[in-house]
Amino acid sequence: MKVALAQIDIQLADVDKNEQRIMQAVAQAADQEADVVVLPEMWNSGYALQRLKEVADVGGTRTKQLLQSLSKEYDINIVGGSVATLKGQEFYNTMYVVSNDGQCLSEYDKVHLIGLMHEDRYMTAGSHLNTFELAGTPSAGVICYDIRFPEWVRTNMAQIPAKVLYVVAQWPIQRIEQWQVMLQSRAIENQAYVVAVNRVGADDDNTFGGRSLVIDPLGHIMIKGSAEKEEIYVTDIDFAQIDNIRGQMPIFLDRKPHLYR
Ligand SMILES: NC(=O)CCC(=O)C(=O)O
Repeated sequence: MKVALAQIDIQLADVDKNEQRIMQAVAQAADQEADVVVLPEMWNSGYALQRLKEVADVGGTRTKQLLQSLSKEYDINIVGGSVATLKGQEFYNTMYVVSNDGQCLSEYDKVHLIGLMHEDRYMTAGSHLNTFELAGTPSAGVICYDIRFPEWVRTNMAQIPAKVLYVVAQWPIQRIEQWQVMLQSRAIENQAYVVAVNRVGADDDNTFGGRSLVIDPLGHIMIKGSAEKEEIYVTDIDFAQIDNIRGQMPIFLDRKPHLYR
């Protein structure tokens, strides 16, 4: 499976401009014959938390329509990063996953909202798992701060069990070493590929650190993006390695979830 990571910049609260950038990124990924393209967190608006009323996508309708039409036009599966949405009276940080025939396979609201970036003051946390079969592969997806909760990642991964963990982020540069170490750990402990996309660029509060990653199930780094540059990174993933590793050390069978609290 060929995956493309869209490490791009995001313009604060400029939904139209961000949509144009996403359209370009998906076209670039398709040009490189990717099966799956992964977008960053909150790509429609950035962390424009005080302007959510203006920028949030009502019911996610606009985003779903865009991703569904792009997936069909380019015959590509899309892990749609996340966007700010308004559902009922509440704002959410929502990931949509769309298959290459335009079906919306999953809708996930970020569960762990980061107080350090005031997200918890403005948005409502989700409470559902995020697992799906994408390009014939059992997969799971989480959003940024969610990776600090290995129990949440494991709960998702164990459900299928998933062979790929997709992570979408707006992760500041000053904690970028932690990003890499935690993602390597999530790959090793779940014996799965991690495909993680972080944005580059800055807003008024943070500079974001790029370093998008593809990590194999033994924790080796296959792709490591630049810290600053926009780029579409593409690599091939071979799932035979997972079957070998899980065959030798069947951690999903050896778990004792009844003892874990
Ligand atoms: N957007 C985020 O959730 C940022 C997470 C982060 O910076 C951290 O966990 O550190």
